[in-house]
Amino acid sequence: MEKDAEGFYTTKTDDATAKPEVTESEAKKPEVTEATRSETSDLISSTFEVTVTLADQQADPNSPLYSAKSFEQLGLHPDLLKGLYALGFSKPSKIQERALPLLLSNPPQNMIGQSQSGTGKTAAFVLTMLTRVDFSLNKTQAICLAPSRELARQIMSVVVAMGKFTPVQTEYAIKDNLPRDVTRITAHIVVGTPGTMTDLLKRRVIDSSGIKVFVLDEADNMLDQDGLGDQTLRVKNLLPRTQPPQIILFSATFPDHVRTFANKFAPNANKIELQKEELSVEGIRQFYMDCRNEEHKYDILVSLYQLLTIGQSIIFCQHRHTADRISQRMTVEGHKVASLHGAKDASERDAIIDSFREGREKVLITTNVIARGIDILQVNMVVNYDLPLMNERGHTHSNDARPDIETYIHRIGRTGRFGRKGISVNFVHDKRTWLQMEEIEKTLGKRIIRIETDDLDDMEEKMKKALK
Ligand SMILES: Nc1ncnc2c1ncn2[C@@H]1O[C@H](COP(=O)(O)OP(=O)(O)OP(=O)(O)O)[C@@H](O)[C@H]1O
Repeated sequence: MEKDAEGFYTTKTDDATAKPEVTESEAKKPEVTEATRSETSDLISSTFEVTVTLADQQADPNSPLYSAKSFEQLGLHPDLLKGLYALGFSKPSKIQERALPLLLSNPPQNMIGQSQSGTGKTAAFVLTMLTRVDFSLNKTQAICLAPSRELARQIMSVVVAMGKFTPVQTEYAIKDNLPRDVTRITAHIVVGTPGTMTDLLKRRVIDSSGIKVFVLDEADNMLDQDGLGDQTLRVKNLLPRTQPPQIILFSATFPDHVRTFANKFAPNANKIELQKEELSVEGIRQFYMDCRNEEHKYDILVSLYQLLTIGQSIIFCQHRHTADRISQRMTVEGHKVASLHGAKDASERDAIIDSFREGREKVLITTNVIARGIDILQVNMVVNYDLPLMNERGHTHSNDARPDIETYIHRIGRTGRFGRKGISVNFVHDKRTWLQMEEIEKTLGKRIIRIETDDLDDMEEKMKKALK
């Protein structure tokens, strides 16, 4: 395995190199003048500005957003270049630059790709699906699985946007989205969650014979035996064996116990790996507040409300009922918050996340259901009301009260997207939670800074500095 100058470990299974077809594209490249974006708060302090300097980030060779190449050099079809430029993407990020040549080379090769949260993994696999599909065939040719309906819907929006100048047809494999008696899906690309995808493949609603690409986003979660591993394996077993599809696994985290399974699941894969100390994004400042007890946690959250609404915030709780209870209490006390978790029905979940995405609510109280993948650029604060624990993973109900480091990385990664700044705040309230946080701090090798619970000015000051 080789480590390159920019800190990625890349393992190629053979000399699969890019064949950059530099096509004369009529695609218009956006001028790189949009370098600076400002998001200004309307509450607490009108002088509080969050400045994002995308172009500068790309100029820093150590940034995961840095790339020496252009999208044209990656050999993408002109129609896809048009889609990218319409989205305002001017240059690939580091993971896109690294992964796309390997993903698009022929014969197709499997990929296990790792890159920090918010660095553009979605575009890498979406562009691969769109490149490999033959639009003249009315057959499903690429499927993509994600751990939540919210993420599946988000991925689909990227497929549709990047495929805007192609005739791509798409369909969802998520609960309550298709009529129960549907007999045939011929969409080129199907995006969904594993349960519904299994059902559609088993009933042969989707003809698996033409599937050339099989993507797992949040792959470590999708393959984890404590998570969705069994269901994902079921999907794979329903795919053709004689001509297996190209298998593409992406995540910001690949803990060792999953990596072994990932290697079996996607044999002979090209690999792009991060080192342990690079797992979390530099732009996210981490804080903690030492609360006296559970009730004090609630009081502190309420006292933070104005700060939470400067941009948008996501509050993570351990249990659904905690999310509901907090949001009900805060609503009764006159604060505008939304709550989202897996016990709500499908249409309600869609409405809640869409409304939050549009900025109608500034504070979303939730569980691990949206800890991964959700990309809402205005989110500049994440609160771990409860720290994530191993015993909440998937369907296991063990007594394992160790912190769930991967989920922590994904949770705080809901902020600080693509070079933006963000902050995370952990609530600790006793020795046990304090030790759990200490373990997170040690494992990630990043300092978690104390903020006094009775000094909101201190909090505001630190926030301003962190988001500058
Ligand atoms: N080349 C690019 N130029 C500009 N913006 C980009 C580029 N690539 C991705 N983005 C934007 O960066 C944001 C984060 O991308 P994405 O959601 O794919 O991250 P990710 O790596 O999948 O993160 P996570 O691990 O949290 O799922 C998105 O808003 C996306 O539109």
